[in-house]
Amino acid sequence: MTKLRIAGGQVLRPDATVERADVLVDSESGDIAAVGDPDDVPEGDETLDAEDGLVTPGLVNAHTHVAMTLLRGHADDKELDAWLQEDIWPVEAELTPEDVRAGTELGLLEMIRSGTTAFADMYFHEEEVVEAVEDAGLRARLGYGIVTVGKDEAGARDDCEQSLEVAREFDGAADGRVKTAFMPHSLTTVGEEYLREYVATAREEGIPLHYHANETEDEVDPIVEEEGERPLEYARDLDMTDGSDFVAHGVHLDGAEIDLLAETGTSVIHCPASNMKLASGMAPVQKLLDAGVTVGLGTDGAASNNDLDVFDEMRDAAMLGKLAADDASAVPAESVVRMATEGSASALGFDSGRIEEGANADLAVVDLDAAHLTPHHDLVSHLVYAARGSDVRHTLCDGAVLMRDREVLPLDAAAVREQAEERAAAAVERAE
Ligand SMILES: N[C@@H](CCSC[C@H]1O[C@@H](n2cnc3c(=O)[nH]cnc32)[C@H](O)[C@@H]1O)C(=O)O
Ligand SMILES: [Zn+2]
Repeated sequence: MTKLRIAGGQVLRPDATVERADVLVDSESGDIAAVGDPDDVPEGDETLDAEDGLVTPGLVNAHTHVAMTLLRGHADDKELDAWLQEDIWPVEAELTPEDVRAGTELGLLEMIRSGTTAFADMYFHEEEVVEAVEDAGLRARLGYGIVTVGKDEAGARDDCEQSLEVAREFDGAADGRVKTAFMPHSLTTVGEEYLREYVATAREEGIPLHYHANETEDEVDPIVEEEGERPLEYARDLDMTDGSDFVAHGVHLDGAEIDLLAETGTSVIHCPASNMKLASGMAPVQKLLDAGVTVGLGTDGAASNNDLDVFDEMRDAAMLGKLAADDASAVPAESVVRMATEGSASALGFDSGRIEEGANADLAVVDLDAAHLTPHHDLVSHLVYAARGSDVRHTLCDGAVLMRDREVLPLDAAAVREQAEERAAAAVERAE
């Protein structure tokens, strides 16, 4: 049995305290074997240096479209509907499985280099995402995104069937690091008749759901007009608010919808950067937390962010949370760290996001030896307000080292970037 000792650093514990401790990782089971005072932690077979560092749970990006890295900077400064229809969807229509593979690998490289160890992906050609995740060593809950608007009956059914197939086929792949979900794109881009029929099937088979909800006002109003109820009430009527389900955005929510999320245990993935960039609005994050809703954090796709750095996202979540609540004490650093770790992990159904014996050994070591992280009054504050993804020294997932001293081990960074660069340029050219 190989045991890896992460030695010499400070460790962020689940109660948000920081203590001088070593962490022993069981590389075979992929779990944390011990954590505590260096004198009490058993010797390891190997050591990973965490001196001048803070060991944190690996960050969890709970809503993204990974291969959209190919569209980073392709179209900016537009609101959601026009941006999707005029700029994004035409290029996505050109993406081949090989393109999605290249964009996914680029995204995984970026995630490993910024301390992210798990994510949720909604996209297409998901078999490529599964293989990329298997090779790169990360953890993911992924699914095929369904859009039925603008499609005929056969096309719409085909999309729904594909999403079910992907969820069935890949659940448990990559030694259990891959889990799946049924993923209707949103409550307005998938027709009610399809939601009714296929959600019931997903429910029977115990498959969780992930979808965009209440992202913009333009998405809320038509549902209120047609259904006479709020989007999440409509979702509940369609059996889409189970405790295993997680929705992205939740920007425009009323009090009854917040209560509904809390009662049903449906998680919300907050995507502050995307919500600001597309001017979608400010999510009522402090209200969600106060109501007891599980809130996770996501970057959304790289084209509306424009990176996959969850450190940036934490800072944005804290800042925007205060503006939204008109209260500087709202969404404090500790809440934000919880969102990016335990909150996101719990939304995705992974036993990650906390440094404790028995939990998944999904970890990051943040280098504190930097001008912008000096002095060390409060390291939780630093994680949210001052640190960046490039401060991460080592990244581990499932007990395996994915980045050591900033060198990514499972991927050839130069080759990945070159492939992505070429394929992105060619796809945009084909679309034009
Ligand atoms: N099967 C569908 C693809 C759906 S994947 C999920 C989709 O979400 C889109 N997307 C990315 N960011 C956002 C967002 O912020 N809101 C809504 N959709 C988004 C993304 O471009 C992608 O097309 C099809 O063939 O069109
Ligand atoms: Zn999205």
